[in-house]
Amino acid sequence: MTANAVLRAAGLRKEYGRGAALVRAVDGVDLDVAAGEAVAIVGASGCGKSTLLHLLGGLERASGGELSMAGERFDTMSETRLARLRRNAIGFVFQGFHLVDELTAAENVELPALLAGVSPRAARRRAADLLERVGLADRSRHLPSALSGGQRQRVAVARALVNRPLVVLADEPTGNLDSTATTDVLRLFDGLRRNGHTLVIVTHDSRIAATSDRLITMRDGAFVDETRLGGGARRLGSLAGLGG
Ligand SMILES: Nc1ncnc2c1ncn2[C@@H]1O[C@H](COP(=O)(O)OP(=O)(O)OP(=O)(O)O)[C@@H](O)[C@H]1O
Repeated sequence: MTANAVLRAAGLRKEYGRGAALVRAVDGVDLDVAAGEAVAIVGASGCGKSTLLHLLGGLERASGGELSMAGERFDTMSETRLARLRRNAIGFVFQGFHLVDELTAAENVELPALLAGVSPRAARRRAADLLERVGLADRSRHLPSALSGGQRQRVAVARALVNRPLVVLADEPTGNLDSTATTDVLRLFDGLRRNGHTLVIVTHDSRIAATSDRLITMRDGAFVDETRLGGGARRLGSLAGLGG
């Protein structure tokens, strides 16, 4: 048990289907994520990574086990409260970016802040700061279609941070990117880690270990291996000292 756990799962399960078609997508996961910790979860396709992340982010309800964020249990939480938690306390980054095509980079970043009740002026300021932080100050008026894949993902990371979430959850954040863009996005996550953000990143790309304090391997819905990296990026020279 971690005293200052932001996220805590115990015996967490998610099943789909029934009878012969039953799939145990997440099968008894125990996980404590401490404030400021970066956890990477790796595993082969279909091992349950996305399902686990959806449970941790309150996008899907668990079939069993316990899950809480900052001490608040998900299973007894109303849909309204869960929706507010998703909006205010969790930042999501997806493989496919999920940006709004009709909005500029800055507007995409501002949107979740506006939805959370932040004033337009403050939302604009936060978006400008974040786009600068991800190295895209000069692209803030561009539509997503005018940005590269790596730039789109950096906008998505800025958007995930705009409501100052307790935790950022990323699902295959480099899955759609070429190797240069992957390196850029990994640097960005490493910078977030070193700035004390709490991160859970699922991927089948073990290079994500470079952005992590702890690497967990998942197989058939369960955790099968766990390695403490003690600041992965400091061990992997190519990413050290980058991002911020
Ligand atoms: N909505 C669903 N209905 C039925 N089965 C599902 C559903 N979502 C996921 N599954 C099954 O649950 C298992 C875990 O899927 P999940 O998408 O979590 O794996 P993953 O590790 O994220 O895979 P990938 O790396 O390919 O994205 C798979 O066997 C999948 O077919």
